[in-house]
Amino acid sequence: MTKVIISGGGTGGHIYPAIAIANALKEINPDIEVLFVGAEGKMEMEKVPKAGYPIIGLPIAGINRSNVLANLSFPRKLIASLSEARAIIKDFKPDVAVGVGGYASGPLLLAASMMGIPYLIQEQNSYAGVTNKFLAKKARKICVAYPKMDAFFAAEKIKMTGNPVRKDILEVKSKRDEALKHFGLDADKKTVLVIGGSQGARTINEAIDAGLTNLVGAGYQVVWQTGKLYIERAKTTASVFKGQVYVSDFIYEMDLAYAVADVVVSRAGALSVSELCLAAKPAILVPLPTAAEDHQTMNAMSLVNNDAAILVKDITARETLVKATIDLLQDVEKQAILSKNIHQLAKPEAAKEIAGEVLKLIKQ
Ligand SMILES: CC(=O)N[C@H]1[C@@H](OP(=O)(O)OP(=O)(O)OC[C@H]2O[C@@H](n3ccc(=O)[nH]c3=O)[C@H](O)[C@@H]2O)O[C@H](CO)[C@@H](O)[C@@H]1O
Repeated sequence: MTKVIISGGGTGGHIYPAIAIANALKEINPDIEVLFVGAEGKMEMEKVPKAGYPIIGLPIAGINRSNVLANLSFPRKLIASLSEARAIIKDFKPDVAVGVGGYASGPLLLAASMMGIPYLIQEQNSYAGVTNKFLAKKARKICVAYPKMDAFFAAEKIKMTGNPVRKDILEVKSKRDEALKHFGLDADKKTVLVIGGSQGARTINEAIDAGLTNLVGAGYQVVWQTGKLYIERAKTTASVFKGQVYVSDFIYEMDLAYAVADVVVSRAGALSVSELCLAAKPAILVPLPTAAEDHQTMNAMSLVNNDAAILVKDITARETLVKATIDLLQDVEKQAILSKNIHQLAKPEAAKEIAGEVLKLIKQ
């Protein structure tokens, strides 16, 4: 029986591509056994079991760049994680491993390499972080979603697949009625979906909070995902708009959220961008300015340069975001252009292609 370990996580942008790869593997062969390895206390420990897969957590943490003292325990955690990763591999006996980025992929893939297990890396962004650059040296294959990744990785290992996206997001057109019912919304009104990435986005939350009366007053309804930190405030603001604003810290049914949306306001995390392409949604992107090497702006610009999305900078979002949203909601022609152009950038076969590459490594 074929056995695959998938490692990594930290945020939704790493976890959901990992789940999409696992699902694609299972679709090729339901007998393939998949084990996830994540980091203790991180988001994957909750989200992966919800998607139906077993996960083991390593005691690993990241390097804290703002507080040097917080890193004193890092070497101990790394050594403990490495030894645990070796034990997991010895016990599970995978034929191949996959790394999707995030803390756990470091020790797991390092152990895999020491134990002669071939591995593949999936890089979601247009910029490669330190860990993936290091792990790339021993990787057999690196699946990417952006051009010019040979700036970080050996060209002969790179395969351009796009980011793997959960299958239920591939088919959102037919789900509008189900989605309206799910979110308790009105079929006769246009809807804006506000998503701040897997953790929520402070600037977007503050802009929506201040402009909610204008949005609802203009006749629109809102699905607003806030992240954990803003949920209580958002609930208070939304409480006067019963039946017109749906608020949640995290949305599990993202397919329904995209299905109900006429316009989307979002951060520009790599997976959000890939999903918007597949769902063909007119979008206003507000890149997180502190993302490494400003990669969310690069992600967003890859769409904006193709007239496939609108960019609102984080620094001006509090003043301009709600107005830009209402303008787009009113401009049906612009919505159609954005929707057509963003859909052309979609890569619906990514998960399947990556799963194929994973299985090829076993045969080699
Ligand atoms: C702060 C941070 O580190 N951000 C990074 C993180 O973003 P982040 O984790 O926010 O990732 P993305 O925008 O790439 O993806 C978010 C994922 O979570 C899902 N989702 C989100 C909200 C929700 O309520 N429900 C839900 O299921 C989305 O559908 C998507 O699959 O990983 C991305 C991919 O490596 C990077 O580009 C981002 O810069």
